Amino acid sequence: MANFVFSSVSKIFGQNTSEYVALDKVNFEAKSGQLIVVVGPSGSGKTTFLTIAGGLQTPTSGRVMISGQSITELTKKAQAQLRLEKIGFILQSYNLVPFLSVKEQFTLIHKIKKDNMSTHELNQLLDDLGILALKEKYPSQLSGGQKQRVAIARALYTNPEYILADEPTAALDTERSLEVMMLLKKLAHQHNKLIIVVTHDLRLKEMADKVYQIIDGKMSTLS
Ligand SMILES: Nc1ncnc2c1ncn2[C@@H]1O[C@H](COP(=O)(O)OP(=O)(O)OP(=O)(O)O)[C@@H](O)[C@H]1O
Repeated sequence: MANFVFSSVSKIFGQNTSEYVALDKVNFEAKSGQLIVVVGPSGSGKTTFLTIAGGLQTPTSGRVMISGQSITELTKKAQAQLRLEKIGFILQSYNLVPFLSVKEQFTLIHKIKKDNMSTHELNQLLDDLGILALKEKYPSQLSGGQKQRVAIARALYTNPEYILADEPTAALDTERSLEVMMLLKKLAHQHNKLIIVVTHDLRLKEMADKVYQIIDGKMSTLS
């Protein structure tokens, strides 16, 4: 059974003459154990797709099912609970809390949700991402690539079933990008996660189990 199902999902911004169709009757299905890459040029609708998939935005029409639940029919509170329990987001803005050290970014999550990685597992992950030595640093002391890797670690820390990543390698060099994609692929295959990466970087296609393309809000299968 598919874990993520989009049925004819559209998102229209604006009204009347200034209407903009950011997603146009998108149909999409994905199940756990896969690394999905969605490619498309700037402005094609990738972030809109990802944020609707995670219930951060509501579609104008159509239905989004996650784990058999129609998220559009859930209350805001139930949506937030579903996100907290099941979804890890890696967003372009990183969303790190500026006045907390790297270590404290994780402590904060632990206050909200238990059942996360152990300290040993977290240290291993930070080491794999090459940021273990940065645990006491604050976001303003980190480079873009380091912040991006902290954001990746934070998304994985809660052991979510689903990981939704918006340009997760944008601030990384080629070698690091490859390492991050390998890590995501390993998580999908060995830990049965569903990972959806949206990107304009066509090189990431090679790492995917399945590739989709979005152009002008229309989604199609590439491979
Ligand atoms: N809140 C909004 N109000 C109006 N238009 C929006 C809004 N959000 C997105 N759009 C428009 O919808 C289209 C798709 O945007 P989206 O951010 O999904 O594209 P994208 O493929 O992620 O682009 P990028 O790669 O540059 O991040 C764009 O033309 C954008 O201007």
